[in-house]
Amino acid sequence: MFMVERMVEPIFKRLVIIGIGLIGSSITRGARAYGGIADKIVICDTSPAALARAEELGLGDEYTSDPAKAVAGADGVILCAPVGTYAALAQAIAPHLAPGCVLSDVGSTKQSVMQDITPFVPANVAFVPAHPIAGTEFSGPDAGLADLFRGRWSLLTPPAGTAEAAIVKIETMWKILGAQTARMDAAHHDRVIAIVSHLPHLIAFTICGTADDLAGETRGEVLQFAASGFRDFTRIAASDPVMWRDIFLNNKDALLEMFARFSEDAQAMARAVRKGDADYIEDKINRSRKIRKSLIDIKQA
Ligand SMILES: NC(=O)c1ccc[n+]([C@@H]2O[C@H](COP(=O)([O-])OP(=O)(O)OC[C@H]3O[C@@H](n4cnc5c(N)ncnc54)[C@H](O)[C@@H]3O)[C@@H](O)[C@H]2O)c1
Ligand SMILES: O=C(O)C(=O)C[C@]1(C(=O)O)C=C[C@@H](O)C=C1
Repeated sequence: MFMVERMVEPIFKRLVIIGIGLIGSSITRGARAYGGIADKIVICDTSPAALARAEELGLGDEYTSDPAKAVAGADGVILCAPVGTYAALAQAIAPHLAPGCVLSDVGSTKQSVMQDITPFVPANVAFVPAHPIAGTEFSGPDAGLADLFRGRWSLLTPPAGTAEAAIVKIETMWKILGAQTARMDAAHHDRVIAIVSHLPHLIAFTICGTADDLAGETRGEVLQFAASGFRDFTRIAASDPVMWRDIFLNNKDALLEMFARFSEDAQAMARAVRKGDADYIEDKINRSRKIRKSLIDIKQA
């Protein structure tokens, strides 16, 4: 389905992954499994435990906690740390980026990432922001999967004027990892992802908190009687707090806009329940079932 013309030479000679968690380690695992992405992979992480574990797992060829040292001589750099770290990381690596290097990221917000990184990008370096729409609730170097991105999307938001060859390198990398790519405007990305990813996480964190706030004996019952409905929310709510804190704070406007729309619709549903408006309730649930069915159909296509 995702045919990629394999290049004789890998895309990058020296590829640096900064942040070797779920996403960073999935890229390195995929790069190893499928080939054609990098001759040498350099792993950089500020957590000594993550770095040591990455080395134990053999996820790269070189390991360092110093981002400036990591990027020296690299022709590809991908930021895979939480988005709240990107401004400081960009500032730290900028003077050490080699001419012709392609700088990318995997951050879940795109306007903030571009605002944070662009001012530091040297004129002879191309910046190609990307966001793979794939993940799990797990974090860290052990959580990565070579096929995490297979059959998923990676959304690219290159600033106007970005060299086409640099964009194609990042697109080719994602295609080798099994993803489909699309280019879009960062503001559009942030609104779309706010409704399909950020708001669902906000709701999941909130519903778990609300259930947990319930008094003593009920609290026990919540856990005792939690079947798949509540459990589905807890899977999402088990995601990394630092990553999600940064996402919420860095996609504030779009998230609050989607939350306001959601609140209106939730109020309308609550009013229908109060008034006994059976048709309204049934109609909304039917619409939701159709959405679920269309997602399953897309996955199976
Ligand atoms: N988890 C997902 O479902 C998912 C999906 C798509 C994109 N993303 C994005 O990918 C990025 C990473 O997410 P993840 O799930 O892999 O997180 P993770 O928590 O699994 O890994 C993040 C890693 O970054 C390291 N790190 C933190 N600050 C650093 C710094 N200043 N310099 C170097 N390393 C640093 C941490 O030690 C950790 O090893 C985030 O920006 C997130 O928004 C996540
Ligand atoms: O599958 C999950 O557990 C995820 O939360 C993955 C998910 C999503 O919401 O779909 C989370 C954040 C990302 O930026 C992209 C994907």
